[in-house]
Amino acid sequence: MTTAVPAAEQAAQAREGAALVLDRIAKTYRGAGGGVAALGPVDLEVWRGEFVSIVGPSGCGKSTLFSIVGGLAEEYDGRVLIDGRAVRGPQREIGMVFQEESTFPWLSALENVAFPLRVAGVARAERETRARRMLRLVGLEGFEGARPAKLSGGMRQRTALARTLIAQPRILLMDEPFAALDEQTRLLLGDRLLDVWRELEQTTLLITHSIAEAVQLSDRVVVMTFRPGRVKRIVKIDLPRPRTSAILGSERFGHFVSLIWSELRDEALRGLDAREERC
Ligand SMILES: Nc1ncnc2c1ncn2[C@@H]1O[C@H](COP(=O)(O)OP(=O)(O)OP(=O)(O)O)[C@@H](O)[C@H]1O
Repeated sequence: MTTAVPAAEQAAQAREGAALVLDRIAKTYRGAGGGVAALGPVDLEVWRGEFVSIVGPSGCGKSTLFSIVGGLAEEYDGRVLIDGRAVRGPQREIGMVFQEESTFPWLSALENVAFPLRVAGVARAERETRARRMLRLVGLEGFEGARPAKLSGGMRQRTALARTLIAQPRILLMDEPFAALDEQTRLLLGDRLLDVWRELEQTTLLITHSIAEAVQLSDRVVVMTFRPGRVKRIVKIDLPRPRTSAILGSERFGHFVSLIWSELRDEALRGLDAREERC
């Protein structure tokens, strides 16, 4: 005799099988003037090998969410689960790429990328081989010996990406990694990121302001509300893969961008009003 498993239980089991689960994540900043409910509660699953982007207006708690998932925030409600295991604090399984420049200026590109392996005590020959491979993957072959000052902003961010990926994180977490770069460079770096994602089948969670970037790259786009940031809608992007930035000209791409903007517009207006009230 077979026993039917209730649908809710099946859903819960499937959820536990996700690479990353955000379970009722919420954050209130407390200060002398009272509390600011910044985020949540947020529920989200990211499946193995999936590329998910989070877009939201300024002030919806994107950076707060990034710091919670990355284990940098100390006080928050809810749970972060990696492969079904509840975690708190920094985890080896999560590799982070930040908005800010994070290369070491005194090291070459190769030494920058090999750095995590050096810390882990990996022998020099092996770490150099692996660092060369990573630099090739992000399109920086030939720049192994260059110091960051000799590289463009986009090249430095690719070096930072390679350095994160060399540690083979189960989940790649990125906070506006291309924010400081011009639009054209961003689009081309998006293409490069997609190549890397495909090659490594890397589970990825990207936080971005850019709707076009989110649509170009993602399997699903999570649209957040203004403060406290909650999931307003999840849009499945069923554009064909492999994708490149050439897809920006397609009608379907335009459809997704306008769909997401129609969800986001009211939230962005609320954010704008809140900022003007403060001024
Ligand atoms: N240390 C803090 N104390 C009090 N409030 C804070 C603190 N940090 C953030 N906030 C508030 O929490 C909300 C979410 O902030 P957060 O920086 O996470 O948003 P964001 O979406 O990343 O914004 P942006 O896109 O502008 O960087 C904001 O309204 C902000 O004013």
